[in-house]
Amino acid sequence: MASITVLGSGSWGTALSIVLADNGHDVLLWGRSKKAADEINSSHTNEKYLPGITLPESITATIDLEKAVGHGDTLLFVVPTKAMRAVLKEVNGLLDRPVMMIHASKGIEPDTYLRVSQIIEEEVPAEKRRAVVVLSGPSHAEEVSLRQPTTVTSSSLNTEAAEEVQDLFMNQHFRVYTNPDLTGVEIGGSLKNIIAIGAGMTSGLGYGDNAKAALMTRGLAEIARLGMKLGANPLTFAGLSGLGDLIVTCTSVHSRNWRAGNMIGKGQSIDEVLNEMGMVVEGIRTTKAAYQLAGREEVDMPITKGLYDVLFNDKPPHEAVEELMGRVRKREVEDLKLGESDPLNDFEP
Ligand SMILES: NC(=O)C1=CN([C@@H]2O[C@H](COP(=O)(O)OP(=O)(O)OC[C@H]3O[C@@H](n4cnc5c(N)ncnc54)[C@H](O)[C@@H]3O)[C@@H](O)[C@H]2O)C=CC1
Ligand SMILES: O=C(CO)COP(=O)(O)O
Repeated sequence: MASITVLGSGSWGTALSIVLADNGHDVLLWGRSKKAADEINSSHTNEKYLPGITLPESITATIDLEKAVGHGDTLLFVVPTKAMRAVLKEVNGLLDRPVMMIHASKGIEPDTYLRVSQIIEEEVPAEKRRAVVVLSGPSHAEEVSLRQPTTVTSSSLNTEAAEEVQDLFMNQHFRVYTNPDLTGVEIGGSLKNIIAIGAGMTSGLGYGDNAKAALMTRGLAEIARLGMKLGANPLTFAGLSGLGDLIVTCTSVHSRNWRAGNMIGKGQSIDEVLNEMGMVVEGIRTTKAAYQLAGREEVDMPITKGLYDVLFNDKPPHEAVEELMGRVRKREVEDLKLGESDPLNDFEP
């Protein structure tokens, strides 16, 4: 059994700690809040983020980062993407040996356009990381903590490391697949949050299932278009970290991104929405990053652009929908192709 430190004691870090503890691993959960750590250690609950859930007693919590980094040979990062770089810098300062680095966060960093695995590689030198692995897929913390059936993907450029992580997490309720397409897995998991905000927004505007299906389908097309330009395997976008996560985030009552979009569609400002949610809504920052990245890569992403205008340029949501619907006519499948390349055969992990 492994000794694993989980960095980030919000809903997802806590839920993944339950999976790891159920599998017999020695889990230490690090977070910034002393109150939350005390509650986890004494009552075995994390009421703010997973109300009503009793955690396995073997999970212990700390706010001492030095102790957390010294605990095990595997570090699982689950802080919001906005906090990732700062946490990594601190961890790197305390790390004196190579460890397995896993992350389960979803987002792209604005201005640098980096995926989380790339931020890890920038902040932690190669001699201190055995491998970098991402865990991603359709998985709301609320359901994982109830041990409801869930499937996710473990992805790394290092196949053995992806399989090692698969074995760490896999159990009767939590099924893990592997996929060598790190770029595709991270792009799919991050950009679906943009589309989920859009799906929530259309519901907030009073539109029905036709609009939601349109957004999900054409949203996946533009995610795949950008992903392929960055070297991803197009088939990844039909998998758990692509279509699977898009479905769960655009249709679940648990989705923070969907709920945020719904409130914006009903006329609330972004600041009001974020105050009311009290939880991370990754899709907002990722909309900015994806909009910038699409510009750099010269990839057409009309839904992302429409949402960028709503979120950052005060465009009324109904005007963004009217603009999307009023664009010039298109062919549906051809615009997924990229010039002379053959997306189904050109992928190399
Ligand atoms: N909640 C879910 O079901 C899932 C979440 N994720 C991803 O996991 C990541 C974390 O999300 P959640 O746990 O849901 O967020 P959350 O909103 O439930 O909790 C965020 C946690 O991060 C902490 N935090 C915020 N800033 C920090 C900083 N600067 N340093 C250290 N800790 C900080 C907060 O105190 C809190 O404990 C996100 O990227 C999210 O997209 C991925 C899959 C499922
Ligand atoms: O990534 C998620 C589910 O797989 C979580 O989505 P939300 O952040 O929208 O709740």
